[in-house]
Amino acid sequence: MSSILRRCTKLTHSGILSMLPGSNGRSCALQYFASEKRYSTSSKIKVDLDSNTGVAIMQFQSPPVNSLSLDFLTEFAINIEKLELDRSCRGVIITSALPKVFSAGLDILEMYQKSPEHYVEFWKAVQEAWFKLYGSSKVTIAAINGNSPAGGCLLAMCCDYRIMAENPRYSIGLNETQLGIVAPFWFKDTMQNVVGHRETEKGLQLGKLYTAPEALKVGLVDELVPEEKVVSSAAEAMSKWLAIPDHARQLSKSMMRKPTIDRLLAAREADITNFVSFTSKDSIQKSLGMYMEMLKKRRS
Ligand SMILES: CCCCC/C=C\CCCC/C=C/C(=O)SCCNC(=O)CCNC(=O)[C@H](O)C(C)(C)COP(=O)(O)OP(=O)(O)OC[C@H]1O[C@@H](n2cnc3c(N)ncnc32)[C@H](O)[C@@H]1OP(=O)(O)O
Repeated sequence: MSSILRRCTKLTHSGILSMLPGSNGRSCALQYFASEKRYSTSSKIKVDLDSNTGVAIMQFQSPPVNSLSLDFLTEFAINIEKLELDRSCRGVIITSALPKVFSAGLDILEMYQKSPEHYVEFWKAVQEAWFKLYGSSKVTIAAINGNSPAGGCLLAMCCDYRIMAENPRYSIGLNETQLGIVAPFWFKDTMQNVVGHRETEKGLQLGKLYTAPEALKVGLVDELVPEEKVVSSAAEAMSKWLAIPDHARQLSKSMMRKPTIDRLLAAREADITNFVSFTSKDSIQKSLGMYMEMLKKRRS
């Protein structure tokens, strides 16, 4: 991994990168990885695995805002699973290829005016993505290079380490209550495991979107770096995590996360039933419809 950084630094200093269109530290890291094995090319997510370092970089590329649709979540779970089974992969960096947004969270259209059967399928995909990422034995690092509300925040919180662009206009948090909906218990558990009980209680009730500096202050993210350095800093952090023997780190991770995972495993079906009955309520549909309208108005 340090070879990646040395190479990025060399290129930046030599000015070669500045000759490339849209070049910056972020694209340097991406270009380096891109020169390695293209692991998977699906429409919404790109994965490159560097066979020398064992580090995969997963880029979300689903315009306009990387919302977590059924298709996106399915692709995501498949990719994480594939990497999990690949013994040559030791770590995964998750980031966005789109400007200004890491992920806008669950795709609201998947929860709006659809059939109960659709809600079941969608929620299973949300659960599956969480199981795969939260339960991954690999080192996972979120390189958060844009806004990351709700489900986007959940994905980042599932990772072992979070690095966010220090842009104060970017925010992250579980803002569900602002939409008139409620984050399920395992979203809450995941947040509580990151920032503790008190901050989760405040954050969840208020549907708080933390600015990048606020997120650092409460421990929702671990580092803030200039936007162009988010991916190279993630690569640097990764090298530290990979210096620990895998078996010892993996057992420690599993020991910390197993109770949280077991809790959803035991309540998987009930959680789906809750989601479907909650989402199907007229009042919830009305709230979601109003929220989508608000997003559109804000745009115009
Ligand atoms: C008690 C039992 C409980 C059981 C469980 C019950 C309930 C279910 C809980 C479900 C948990 C939900 C989790 C979620 O993740 S909900 C999603 C929350 N997400 C948001 O609130 C983010 C909304 N979006 C934004 O704030 C912004 O879009 C942005 C991410 C900051 C990006 O801003 P900007 O670059 O200015 O883009 P635009 O706002 O202009 O958006 C571009 C188009 O994308 C559409 N959009 C945005 N977000 C979403 C989304 N999450 N899903 C679907 N579509 C989205 C937006 O409307 C624009 O569309 P247009 O081009 O057609 O106008």
